[in-house]
Amino acid sequence: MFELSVKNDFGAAHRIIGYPGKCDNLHGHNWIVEAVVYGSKLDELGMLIDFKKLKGALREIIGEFDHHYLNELEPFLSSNPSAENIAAYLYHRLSEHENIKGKCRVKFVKVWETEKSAALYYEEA
Ligand SMILES: Nc1nc2c(c(=O)[nH]1)N=C([C@H](O)[C@H](O)COP(=O)(O)OP(=O)(O)OP(=O)(O)O)CN2
Ligand SMILES: [Zn+2]
Repeated sequence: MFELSVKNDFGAAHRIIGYPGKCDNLHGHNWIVEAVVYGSKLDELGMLIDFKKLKGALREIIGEFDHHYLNELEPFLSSNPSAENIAAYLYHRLSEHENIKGKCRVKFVKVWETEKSAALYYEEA
């Protein structure tokens, strides 16, 4: 089995609505996102998936978040943009992305909200 990992980041604003403290206020983070995929079949170039394609898929999806107010975006209209919910959303979007589907599977997505705090989402294989 092979595992590949890519990282990228985005800056955005959010609120954790109902949070009993300052995180209910509008504020921002530079979120760092790591996506790990796995699979056993290499292509004729000896690659599970070209890093360029994996990075491209992640860049495309988190580009929808960059410099936005996350609470106003469709994925977070009915659930807070917590690190957990962001990680789960990115996991599902990446799993369905044309660059990835059929080539490898997403193992997990990890989202750092600060350098000290991160949430990781995965599903049973
Ligand atoms: N499990 C989670 N807990 C919290 C989340 C989250 O997404 N998942 N989010 C927040 C807020 O977004 C908050 O902005 C977190 O910021 P943070 O820098 O951690 O808060 P502090 O600056 O107060 O950190 P300290 O190091 O404790 O000063 C909150 N919780
Ligand atoms: Zn926050």
